[in-house]
Amino acid sequence: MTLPALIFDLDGTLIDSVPDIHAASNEVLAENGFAPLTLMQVRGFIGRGVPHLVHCLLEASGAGGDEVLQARITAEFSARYEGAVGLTALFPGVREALTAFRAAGHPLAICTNKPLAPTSAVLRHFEIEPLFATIIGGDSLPARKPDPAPLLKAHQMLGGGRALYVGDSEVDAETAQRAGLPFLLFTEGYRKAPVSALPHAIAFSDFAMLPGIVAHWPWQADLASP
Ligand SMILES: O=C(O)COP(=O)(O)O
Repeated sequence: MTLPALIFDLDGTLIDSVPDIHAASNEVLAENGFAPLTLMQVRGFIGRGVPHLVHCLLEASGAGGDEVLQARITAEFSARYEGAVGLTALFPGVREALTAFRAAGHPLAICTNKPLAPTSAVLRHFEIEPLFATIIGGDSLPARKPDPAPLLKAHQMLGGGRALYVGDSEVDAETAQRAGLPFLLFTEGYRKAPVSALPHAIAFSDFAMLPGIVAHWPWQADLASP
C-alpha cells in the first residue's frame, strides 16, 4: 500500500528565513530612501508571497498605493533575495524527519508562496531538494495560497490519495481546509493568531514528533481526507 503523501509549506515550517528576508527588505528600502523595519514587522508580512510582502513593506514605510514603486521594489527585492540563504536555517529536526520520511517511501512535496527560484536556491543550499518529488512555488500557478489550487496541484502531482499538509500559518490552515486535506500545524513558525484560532487536525512544536504523528494517523476516522 502506498504511504501517505506529505506536503510541506516552506517559510516558517521547514526553514527559518526571516533573517534573510528582513535583511533583503531593509537593503531595498534603504536604497529607496526608506527607514529600516524591525525583524518582527517583516516576519508578519511573510506567507502570502512576494507582492504582498512588498505591499506591506511600502505600507509600513508610508508609501503604500504607488503601483510604479511597488513594481520596482518587487523586482529589486526579488533580485536581492534570490540566493540570499546565509542567514537562513532549517528548523531543528527537519532534515532528519524529511530523510526518514523519504527513506520509508512517503511521496514528498513542497507547496509554498515563495517563488520557485529562491525556493530552489534554499533547498539546494541545504541539500534537501532531491527529497521532494514536486515543488509548487508562488509563481507556479496563477493563484497563490490561500487559494487551494497550488495545494491541490501538489497533491495531484504526487498521485492523489491519502495526504497531509504541514504548515505554520493562517494562510496554510485556510489552504488545507479549502483543499480538503488534514492540516498539521507547526507551532514555532510565523503564525500571528493563537494555535486555537487556526483550524488544524493536530499541532506539533518539534519535527522529531512528526514521524510518530504520521505513523499513527487515524485515517479511517478522518472524514476530511479525500
Ligand atoms: O510568503 C512567501 O513568500 C512564502 O511563504 P510560505 O513559504 O509560508 O508559503
